[in-house]
Amino acid sequence: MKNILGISVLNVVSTVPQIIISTTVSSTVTTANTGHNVEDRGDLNFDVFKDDPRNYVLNPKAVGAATKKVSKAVEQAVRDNKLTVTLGGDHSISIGTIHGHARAEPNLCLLWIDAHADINTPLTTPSGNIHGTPLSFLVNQLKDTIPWAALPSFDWLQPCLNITDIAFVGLRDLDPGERYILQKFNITSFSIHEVDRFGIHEVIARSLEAVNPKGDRPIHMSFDIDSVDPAATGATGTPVPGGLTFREGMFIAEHVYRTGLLSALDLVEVNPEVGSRQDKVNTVMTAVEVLTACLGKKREGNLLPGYQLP
Ligand SMILES: N/C(=N\O)NCCC[NH3+]
Ligand SMILES: [Mn+2]
Ligand SMILES: [Mn+2]
Ligand SMILES: [Mn+2]
Repeated sequence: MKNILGISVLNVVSTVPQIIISTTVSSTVTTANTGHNVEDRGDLNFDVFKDDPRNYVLNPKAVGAATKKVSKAVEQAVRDNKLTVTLGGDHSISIGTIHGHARAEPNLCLLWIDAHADINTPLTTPSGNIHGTPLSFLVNQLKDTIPWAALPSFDWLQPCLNITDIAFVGLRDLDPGERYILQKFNITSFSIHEVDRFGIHEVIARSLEAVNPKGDRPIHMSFDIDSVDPAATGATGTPVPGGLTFREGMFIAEHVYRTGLLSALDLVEVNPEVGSRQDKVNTVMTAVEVLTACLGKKREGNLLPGYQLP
């Protein structure tokens, strides 16, 4: 397992710092005695400004510049052989994290844990919010759906994923254009219906079987906190009822850690600006627990580093 690196990223759309989690994560991971040395590479600061009126998507200049910065930071961290954790901020940052990770690890596979597919194209997105479209910028088969000439702030970006590299878990709120894309390309996806039908272990096992059958590919896990039910994650921008239970979210994290192949992790859509005080406490707690489980903290308890039992 790689060492751990913490990069905390400011939310691109708002200026709400996510420092609260990165500091908590660093101290929690260390105190959880998971034997990792956590390096916090600090916040990436962005110019957040209103772009020209809507041009296919909202704020393309600000988001294009920010995700370029994220890509460079993640690429460097992965090249430094660190398990790279990026704290969002909304899911648009994954344009940068996945691009940067793929530059260093072209053979990566992707687990997208989310209530949403985030694979609208600039032509199908109802809102124009880029956090509902990141995957369309990254997938080779959707390359021609992006009006690249109209989006010069993304001229640095090359699609780096094949649709067969992706597995979705937790889906329960898709736009028609996204449903069309998932069906047309037969992309591996397990909605909450399949989680209820097969159980979370079977779902995450089938997801890994689909994208990493030989168990030889680095894993990028992009964990949108709204994949977990709003009862535990009320401080997020687009909550959707009937989500993963806290325990199912933790199971995914523990299971992926045990592959030993986790190479980069995003945790996104935690927004301390929305929800009640209790929502904020619950959401950050859920984020920290999921993150530390991804990094080796076990609900069954951890041995102190260096202890080996027969
Ligand atoms: N949390 C969100 N994506 O994962 N928000 C955007 C959804 C738009 N369909
Ligand atoms: Mn998302
Ligand atoms: Mn979401
Ligand atoms: Mn958002």
